[in-house]
Amino acid sequence: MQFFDATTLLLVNALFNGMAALSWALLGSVFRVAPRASWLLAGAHLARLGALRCHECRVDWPLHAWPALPDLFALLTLALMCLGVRQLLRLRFWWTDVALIVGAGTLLVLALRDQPVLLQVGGSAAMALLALLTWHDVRIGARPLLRTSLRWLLALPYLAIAAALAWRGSRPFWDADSTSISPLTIWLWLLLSLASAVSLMALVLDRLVGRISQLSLEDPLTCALNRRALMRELQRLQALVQRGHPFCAVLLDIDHFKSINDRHGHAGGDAALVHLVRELHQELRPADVLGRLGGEEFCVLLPHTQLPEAAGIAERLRARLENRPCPGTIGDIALSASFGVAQARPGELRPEAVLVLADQLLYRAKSLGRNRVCVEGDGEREAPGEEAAAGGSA
Ligand SMILES: Nc1nc2c(ncn2[C@@H]2O[C@H](COP(=O)(O)OP(=O)(O)OP(=O)(O)O)[C@@H](O)[C@H]2O)c(=O)[nH]1
Repeated sequence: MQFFDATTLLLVNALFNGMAALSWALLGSVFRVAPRASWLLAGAHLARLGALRCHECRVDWPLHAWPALPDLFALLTLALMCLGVRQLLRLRFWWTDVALIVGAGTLLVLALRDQPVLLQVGGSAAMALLALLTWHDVRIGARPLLRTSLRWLLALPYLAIAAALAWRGSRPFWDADSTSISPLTIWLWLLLSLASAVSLMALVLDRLVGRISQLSLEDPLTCALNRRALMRELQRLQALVQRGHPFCAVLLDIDHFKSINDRHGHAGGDAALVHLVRELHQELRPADVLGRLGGEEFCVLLPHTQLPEAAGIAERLRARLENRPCPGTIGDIALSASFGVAQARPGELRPEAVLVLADQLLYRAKSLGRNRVCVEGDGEREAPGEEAAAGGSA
């Protein structure tokens, strides 16, 4: 049974690729979704149109190179698709490996243009390599949160394209009529194009979902974790305390922040908050968690940390803030903060109990003169007087 003749199928294929190119172009230019990736993928579908057109009108091409043109367009299609996927997945934008394969493939295809059988073998090999690269990129680049099985599923169409190209390249060895294109073959390519388009759309959706969930957990000004995300981390760490992994909470509040706003304006205050988060991150370990509780109050969660060590870290943070003023438009903005440090207890049912304790210690640090660290059970730590930072401005 035969569904449609080859010409009709080529037309359907061309229509599909034209629509796909238009969709990616709209996505990139109007909706600004992954614009660079979208343009590369729109280019890939346009190049595919070129490859199809060449099959259709071989007799019309006056160029000497016409036998090689379908393969050259197909090479371009796969190269643009590979680069588009890399861009979409925000992988390090390597293009040298793709350029090398395309360069070598182009030379091979042009050199073999008068030998259809060898042309088919060489062109297919270069294209299969590009499809394999894309398969590899999707597998390693898709969001780590995605289940492994889902990542494999999204990468599968590229493996299937590589397999189909290997089949095409091997045909001359076992099929006397290897250069002919049957409707079945065109069906196969149409299905593979559809499968890769679905996979690409799923990757775009995944990228959007990833961005939205990141925004829902992030403080928009400082990019530190927001209160909700911080509470989630707190719960996770409290669960680990029961299994013998201690953690400490450090609460800090900028001193006299109101006067920073008064003197440097709201924009100056905002810049000071961003500066504080940047400075704290420089001092913290990758596993430490920094979040903004609200206003000028922040919290650091220190996993696998006992109280004396946490007190030392808080003191380092305090000194760093004091010694590194924030550059402002009307002069440096001197910053200091008061700290409360407490350790989570095993068996505590309310994860926020450690925050309540740290908050009391922070309040104590404020009442003792600010710009100092107060540690649970230990009284406050020595710190320079607040005069250096009082007024918040140099
Ligand atoms: N620029 C800016 N200011 C903020 C933001 N959130 C809260 N504030 C301001 O921070 C100030 C906090 O002032 P207070 O609570 O009196 O605390 P303080 O002046 O730091 O005094 P102490 O904490 O007692 O040292 C208020 O004026 C708020 O308007 C913000 O996101 N940006």
